[in-house]
Formats: sequence, C-alpha cells, structure tokens
Amino acid sequence: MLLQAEGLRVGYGEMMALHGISLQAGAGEIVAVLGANGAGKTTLLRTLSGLLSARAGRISFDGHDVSRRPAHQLVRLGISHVPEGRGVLAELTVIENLQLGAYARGGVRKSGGLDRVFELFPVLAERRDQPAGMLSGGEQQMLAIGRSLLARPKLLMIDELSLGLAPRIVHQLMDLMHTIKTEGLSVLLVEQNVHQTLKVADRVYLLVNGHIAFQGTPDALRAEGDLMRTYLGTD
Ligand SMILES: Nc1ncnc2c1ncn2[C@@H]1O[C@H](COP(=O)(O)OP(=O)(O)OP(=O)(O)O)[C@@H](O)[C@H]1O
Repeated sequence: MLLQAEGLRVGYGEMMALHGISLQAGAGEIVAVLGANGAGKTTLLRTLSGLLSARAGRISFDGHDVSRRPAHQLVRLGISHVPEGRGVLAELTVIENLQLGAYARGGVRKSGGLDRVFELFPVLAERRDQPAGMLSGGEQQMLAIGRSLLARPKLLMIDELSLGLAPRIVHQLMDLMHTIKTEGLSVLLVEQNVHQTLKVADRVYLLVNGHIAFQGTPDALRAEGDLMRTYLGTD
C-alpha cells in the first residue's frame, strides 16, 4: 500500500473530529472520501498531509512511518495536497503560481513537468502571464492541480475538487483524475459530489461524524440505499 493510516484520532481542543480512522490507498488507485458537512473530511486530509497531528494512530507512506512528519517533508516524499478553496495566489500570475509548486522539486526547469501541465490544461498556457485571480473558478482549480502536479507527487490529495464548479467542468476534472491514475499516480479525493465521484473512484469511504460508516467499491455503496439517503442525501 502506498498510503496506510490506522486508528487516527484527531481533535480540536476538547472536541474530537476523527475517532479512530483507518484508510488505505494503493499505487494508481483513486480513493474517495465522501461525507456530509462537518463529517471530518478536511480534518482527515489535513492530518494525512501533515498539517494537523493525530493524537493517536499511525500513518505510513511509501514505506516510511510519517505519523509525526511535518507537511514540507511529506511533499518531498510525494504527497501533494490541493486544499479546500484551492490556495491559488490571486495577485501572482499563472506561471508564478506554477513555479511555487515546482519549488519543492528544484524549480520549474529541473522538474520538467510544465509542458505536461500545459498539455493537460491548455488554458493555463494561454493565460500564463495573467494574475491567477482573473481566472474562473474552474481554471483556478486547474491551476491548483497543475501546481500540485509540478511537485511530482505519488499521491495527489484534493479537497472538494468540484466545489462551486459547473457540471461540465466537474466532468472534465474527473476525467483528468482518470488520466492521472493511468499514469500511475494515486488520488485521494474528498468530495460532496456523490454521483460524479462514484463514477471515477476505485474505492470509497463514507465518513459520518468522524467514523468510517462504509468502505468498499462504488457499486457496493450504491447498493446501500439507506446510507446513500441518510448521509449523502441521494435518492
Ligand atoms: N479549526 C477548527 N477548530 C475547531 N473545530 C473545527 C475546526 N475545523 C473543523 N472543526 C470541526 O471538526 C469537525 C469536522 O470538520 P471538517 O472541516 O473536517 O469536516 P468536513 O467533512 O471537511 O466538512 P465540510 O465539508 O463542511 O468542510 C466539525 O465538527 C468542525 O466543526
């Protein structure tokens, strides 16, 4: 397993947000974490990327115990995190934002991935000298993903890929997840867009109040009508 988390307990002050979460992601796998607002999805991603520390539990990544490693070391090991809200720097140009992603790997030239990012997202090449704040929401998400790819991750973690985006863009980005996967990258997606996510994920976890209420294939979750209705608000 590329990523293996066991028994993660994470809290804010007195309040526990994750009550012993175990989760795995294999190489070249798309794993999704679904759940309602406040279920603990963002807390889980922030813990896995070293931004929050767990009070109990263990995380291993690519053969290393990374339970206590800070975020910048995890980036070097190959974990890249696209945060909720994208974290794009509005005043900097598209190319400057991309350069920030490549910085962790010795700059754009050495990382050599810029052509690939422009191939995946031609619109970013067209807008390379424009401030990122002038891009649409979908384009900013593409920029955030492009920037993360330039860190040459083995695991790309994305918090709310689809949030606030038009269905056509969501579809395009989900297709991209598939392309990335076929190149051997693993993707961990945190999502509220249940239908689009179930189309692209290999395995899915349902998070309810900081507990894993379900894990399995998308088909197996679709068959759990009660869980789908109660926690994901679908018919
Ligand atoms: N910085 C914080 N301080 C205190 N409590 C927090 C903090 N961040 C999150 N929480 C609480 O932890 C729980 C899990 O929140 P989290 O943001 O991880 O959920 P989520 O599933 O990502 O929700 P959303 O989809 O709304 O972002 C919630 O009860 C939330 O109120």
